[in-house]
Amino acid sequence: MAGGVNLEPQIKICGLVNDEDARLLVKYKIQYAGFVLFYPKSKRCVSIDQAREIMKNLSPEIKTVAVTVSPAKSQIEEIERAGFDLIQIHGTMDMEGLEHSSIPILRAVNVDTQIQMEKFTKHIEDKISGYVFDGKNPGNGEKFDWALLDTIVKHNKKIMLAGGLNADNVRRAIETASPDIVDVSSGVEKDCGIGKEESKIKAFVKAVRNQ
Ligand SMILES: O=C(O)c1ccccc1N[C@@H]1O[C@H](COP(=O)(O)O)[C@@H](O)[C@H]1O
Repeated sequence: MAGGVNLEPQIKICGLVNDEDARLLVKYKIQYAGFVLFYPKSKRCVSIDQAREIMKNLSPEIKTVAVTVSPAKSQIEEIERAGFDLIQIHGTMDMEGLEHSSIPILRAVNVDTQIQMEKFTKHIEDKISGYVFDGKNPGNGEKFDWALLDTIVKHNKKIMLAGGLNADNVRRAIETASPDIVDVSSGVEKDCGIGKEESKIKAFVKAVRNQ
């Protein structure tokens, strides 16, 4: 959290693949919806057109996040044109593409044993609305040592905690790292691995909101 303890963070559910997933986000008043784009290695990858169709089921107050890995300039432009609220960038940042874009960035930091924060020009830094701290391999449900977040300077940016969160560990994660937003994908997925499971979302929300 930007300067303080946040015991009831907002929630992002990532990797939506169908209309039913989106309707569950509305039902449980989730604040952020993530769509994995341009990354065919992921089982959650959808096309921009599919994402736009799924988004029709969301309510307007839910922020949409285009989740990408090393997106090219043309992909950043496509994401902006499609009207996503934020772009989450894992891997490398195409500075030229980002220089010319106005979409706020969530910079993903895939954490192994330590957190090394990058330095950006002021122009890019100003576009970064937050950092997503995730396990080493994105979308693999891998945790990292949440206490490492104590080692970084937070500079008024949103702190999003991701990587292997689920209903059983999210409260401990919140108490350890005090994020502004908790981000989950695998931990609320159906056992078959495709689409989100209502009972897991319900339990996750209950744990986050301490209900
Ligand atoms: O979900 C994916 O397949 C994915 C692919 C490429 C980049 C990011 C991806 N997911 C992100 O991973 C974290 C947490 O996921 P999990 O809960 O550990 O499964 C989240 O930020 C997703 O946006």
